[in-house]
Amino acid sequence: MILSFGLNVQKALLQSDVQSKTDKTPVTVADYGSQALVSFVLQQELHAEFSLVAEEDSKDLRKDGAQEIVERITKLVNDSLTSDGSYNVTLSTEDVLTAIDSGISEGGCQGRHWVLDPIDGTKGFLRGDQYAIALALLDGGKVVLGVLACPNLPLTSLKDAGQHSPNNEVGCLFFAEVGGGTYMQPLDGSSAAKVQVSAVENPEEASFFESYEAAHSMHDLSSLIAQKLGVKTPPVRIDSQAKYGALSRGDGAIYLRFPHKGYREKIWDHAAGCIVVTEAGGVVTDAAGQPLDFSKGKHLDVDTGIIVTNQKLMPLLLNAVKESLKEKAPSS
Ligand SMILES: Nc1ncnc2c1ncn2[C@@H]1O[C@H](COP(=O)(O)O)[C@@H](OP(=O)(O)O)[C@H]1O
Ligand SMILES: [Mg+2]
Ligand SMILES: [Mg+2]
Ligand SMILES: [Mg+2]
Repeated sequence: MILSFGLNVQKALLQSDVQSKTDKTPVTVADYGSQALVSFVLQQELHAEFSLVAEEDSKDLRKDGAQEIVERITKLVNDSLTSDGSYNVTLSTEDVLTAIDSGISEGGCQGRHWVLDPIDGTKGFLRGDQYAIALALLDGGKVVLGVLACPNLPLTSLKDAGQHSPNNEVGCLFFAEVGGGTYMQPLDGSSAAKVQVSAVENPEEASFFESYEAAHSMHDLSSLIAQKLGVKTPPVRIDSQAKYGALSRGDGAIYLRFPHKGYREKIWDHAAGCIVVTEAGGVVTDAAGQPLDFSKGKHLDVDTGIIVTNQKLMPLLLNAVKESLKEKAPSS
């Protein structure tokens, strides 16, 4: 339901459906609608109070002049509920605003918290490119469950067919539970299969992922790291946690993310992707080789950046990162 919601909205997005947040990043009716739907489904299925650390909230939607966009979100949410048919309800605008905020919390190291990025890669979504819907569950500060829906990701490897599979079949759902491995299921409902990260040991044969947006990650730094490793192929630049999904099935062997100075990573941008990759045999650390700590609230305090690869390549990658950071550091 939530996946077809995103795809339908992506195809028919209006200019008025896109807003700018206070941090100047875009948010669309799809981000709000997806959050309302996921929250609504959690509420219906869990039959209990839950804690949700999610990217969006209803603050801007409750301001004067936002009535029109709230009505549009409500219509999209109701259209999606109707076409899915699992829940026989029609939500009011107030129900939608309440759903967007339900369970809202800062997370932390105690108890269980759901973590949601309702549309990850909003800029990719707006371009018609990759995006993901990312939901994870934290228990005692650790990610124990992750689901990553990538409606525009080809079913076949990006390695084999560029960004498009021969018959253009797209739509992948990745899911992982701690200790249970990672599975990928086509969104057409056919059966799920276990996936594994690339077993490549020679960095010359590895390809790497990074953000499409140069504003989100320093492309010059990743290029230096790749050069030091001896990586031969050019970077594969795609939006969102689809990078984690693609890496978990071995489309590429490395993901490099180095935000510009001052940016603080958020847990919803990495929680689902992190377990999807680690359960597929990969390793996710910061630039100092430390695992990501999801127990500190909504922020992830990482040293310099985030790097992902398989266990064999990690020591080489960490060395290349260390050397590159030293080289790039302004001399004192
Ligand atoms: N200046 C910045 N540096 C790094 N990441 C940023 C950023 N501004 C926004 N982001 C984050 O980058 C995410 C997208 O990552 P990617 O570049 O891999 O597609 C965004 O998620 P949303 O699209 O959910 O807001 C947002 O959280
Ligand atoms: Mg955003
Ligand atoms: Mg995001
Ligand atoms: Mg988002």
